[in-house]
Amino acid sequence: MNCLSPSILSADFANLGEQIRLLDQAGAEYVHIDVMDGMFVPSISFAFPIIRSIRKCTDRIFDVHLMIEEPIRYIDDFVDAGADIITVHAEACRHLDRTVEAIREKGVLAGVALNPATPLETVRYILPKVDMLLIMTVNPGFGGQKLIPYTLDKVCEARNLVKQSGCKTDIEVDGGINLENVEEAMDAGANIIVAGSAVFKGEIEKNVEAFLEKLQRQG
Ligand SMILES: O=C(CO)[C@H](O)[C@H](O)COP(=O)(O)O
Repeated sequence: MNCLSPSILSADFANLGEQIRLLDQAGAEYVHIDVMDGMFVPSISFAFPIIRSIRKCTDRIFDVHLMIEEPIRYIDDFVDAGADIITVHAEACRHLDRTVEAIREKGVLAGVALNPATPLETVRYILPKVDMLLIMTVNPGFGGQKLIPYTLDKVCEARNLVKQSGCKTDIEVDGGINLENVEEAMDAGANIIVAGSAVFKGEIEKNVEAFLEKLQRQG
């Protein structure tokens, strides 16, 4: 199934609760929560208090993307704060298998993210344990960047790998996705679509509806 996961990195934090409610009312299935530590990526975003407070605004799936070094240290805290899916970067984990197991043991879904230049081969053996593979379509760290075209080739290869392996892993794309290129990303094989600026710039409800129309048409 195709789903939209709006990234709150581009939200207006003065009105965050209200904006989450608008996403919810417009039918966005997920809320994408970008956590950045200033080490794995240059930016620092937010963490537990924000997640805990927006958890009260919606029952939608909290898709928590950890752009932090050694995320295994904080899995329990993110689950307690309200995460439903926790995605860690393969590049940020010394022991990726142990980290994925730690997420699964907490009873939430496990995702693994790959930066644009990281080979898909990195996840070949762990794929059966992974609920969602996040192919970064920009270098992580900032919203509002342009999609790097070669990353869509990786999405295509990822879709083939998932098919060959017989796994049911979702494929998520994140970075520079907008209403003009979302169909190309889905054609390549993505089924969970992260969009930040393309959702939060302008009228949130209208933008979500326009994305959902495209997602459903291709679903
Ligand atoms: O996590 C990210 C960068 O680290 C994402 O790329 C970002 O949240 C999505 O924003 P946009 O749709 O504006 O590219």
